[in-house]
Amino acid sequence: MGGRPNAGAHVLEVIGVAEGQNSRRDADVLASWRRCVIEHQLDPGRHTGPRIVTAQELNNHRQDSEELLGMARHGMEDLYRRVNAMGYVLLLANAHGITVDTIGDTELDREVRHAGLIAGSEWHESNVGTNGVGACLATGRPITVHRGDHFDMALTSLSCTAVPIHSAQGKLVGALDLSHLEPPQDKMSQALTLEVMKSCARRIEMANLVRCHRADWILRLNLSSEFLDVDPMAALAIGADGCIAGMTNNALALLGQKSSKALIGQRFDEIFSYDLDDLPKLSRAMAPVDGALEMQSGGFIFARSVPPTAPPRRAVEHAVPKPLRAIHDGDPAMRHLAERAARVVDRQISVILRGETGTGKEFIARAMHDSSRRRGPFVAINCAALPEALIESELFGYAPNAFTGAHARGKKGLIREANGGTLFLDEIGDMPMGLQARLLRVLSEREVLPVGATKAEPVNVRVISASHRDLAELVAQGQFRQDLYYRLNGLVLDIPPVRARTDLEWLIQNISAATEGKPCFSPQAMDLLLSYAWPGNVREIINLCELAAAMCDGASVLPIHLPAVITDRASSASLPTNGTSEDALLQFLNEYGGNVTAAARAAKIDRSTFYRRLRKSK
Ligand SMILES: Nc1ncnc2c1ncn2[C@@H]1O[C@H](COP(=O)(O)OP(=O)(O)OP(=O)(O)O)[C@@H](O)[C@H]1O
Repeated sequence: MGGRPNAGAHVLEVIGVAEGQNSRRDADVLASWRRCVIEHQLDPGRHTGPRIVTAQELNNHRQDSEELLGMARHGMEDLYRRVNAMGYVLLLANAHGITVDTIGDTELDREVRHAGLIAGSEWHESNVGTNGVGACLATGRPITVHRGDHFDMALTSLSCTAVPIHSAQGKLVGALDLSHLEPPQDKMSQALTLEVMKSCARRIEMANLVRCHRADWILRLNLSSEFLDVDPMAALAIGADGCIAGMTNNALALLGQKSSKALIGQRFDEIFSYDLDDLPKLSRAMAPVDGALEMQSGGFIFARSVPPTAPPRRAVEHAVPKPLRAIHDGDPAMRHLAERAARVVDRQISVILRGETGTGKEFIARAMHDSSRRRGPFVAINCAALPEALIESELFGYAPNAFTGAHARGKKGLIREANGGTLFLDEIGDMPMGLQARLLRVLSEREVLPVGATKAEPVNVRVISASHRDLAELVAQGQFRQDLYYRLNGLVLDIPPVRARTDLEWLIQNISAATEGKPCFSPQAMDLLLSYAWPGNVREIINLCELAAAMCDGASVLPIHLPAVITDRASSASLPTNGTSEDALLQFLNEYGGNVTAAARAAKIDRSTFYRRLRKSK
């Protein structure tokens, strides 16, 4: 069998690498070893193989991975036909590293089971150390982990080649792995396997893009014209609004784009020097010769367009402009908010944003402004922070020499500063009654009368207001003018607190990436952050990221780097576990406003179990 590495030598090599020594192994393998020792604190002498989840857990994972399974099954069967009887097992793992599907040689059943290459095996690096699926999911890159590259001694007879699978929105949804039970010693023997796997993942993503985007134009791309029709390197889906609506992952590298977030939503003509209306000219029907498309960044690429096969979608998702799409990563309440906001950005409908402090009211108001066609500035006014004596002149401006101490040339005032743009009135509930009447006049008459002036000046502003107080209640108490309330109360958008958001991890990672020092949270630290209630919302996440960057000196952020308010709550054992009563689950559900995903996360049980137990309690 060519011999496994000796356990002692293996441990010494791994420890040496973790301490910074060089090795001839591939850089991605070495980086994974370091993660396993430093971040995941795994023992390089381990000899345990992967954990196998329970049948119930596997069922839940399969249910959650329906899209991935649908995407990959056909490609897997096709691939397995090509390698059948060569001692290979094909695994499909979801983004958590759980094997949700396998195709294997039934004659090798005993060996396959022994190696743990079965449905339900868990391959996340933090669980079993360096392996094909785990390293591929950690980096998003294809990899071969050959024999002694594995971290766990129990796996060092295998060779595993894994490739990432991305959704049409560019999200890493899983990994496809081809494991050889008795590979030759030389890692080069797997080079062809790696290429075959890459092309399989490419074709899976391509088929999925076409399936998900029947109503869009598909643009197949290649660096040469020869294989454009049969095996393009990448493809884009282009929506009726002229924006990129979907992609295969290779499109990023091919078009020199950094991330799917940057590419999806970009206008076609921002990437290519080509008129969108001319897209049909690149189709096979119109041009038997493949077209070279000039890119805005310089250079050319070969492209073939394929017309939509279904009528245009009526869904608003792709009509949501990019700045509003960028405020969330799929949280249902935030997506709904973005879709509703998108409908009014270019209308004169007033908007009220409601949400706890720090939920991002001003941030969303700015995203609405950036999504609109308004070319004037975005001007934010905090009505609670302006001293009452100044608020009038600050808002409405004043005429030259209007009063003692006034500037000889007068003052424009913030409302006129916002002309042609957006006026964001934060904490509108705190505006003094006297000024409310004057603001109402601005909104009704579309003109401002500066202090001491005799003639009103026309203004064209779109008003977005925000309040953490209930304006209707203030009206009932006589503290807020009813007529102004009706004028402001066009569309009310409720921003969820971050503890109720299902995209909390994305939000934290987004903010940490924008923080100086870019703190990187270990899985344990991230678990604590995800179960914390964040009373200060996004502002508190920003502060935490700054603190974490200062505490960890560029290394991974571990639980000990986090403030006690976060670690104590999580360790206080007040959180329900699987043994928690159904009442406590209901309590969580109420606390999170009916959001099951957020409630299940807080209760530390998976969503399907949460549903199941709630159903049982009825
Ligand atoms: N989705 C987001 N991504 C990154 N940063 C965000 C996001 N939402 C809000 N922020 C940042 O969080 C901070 C607080 O946001 P913002 O001031 O908009 O909240 P707010 O609800 O208006 O707060 P307050 O109620 O105190 O006025 C700001 O620094 C803002 O830039």
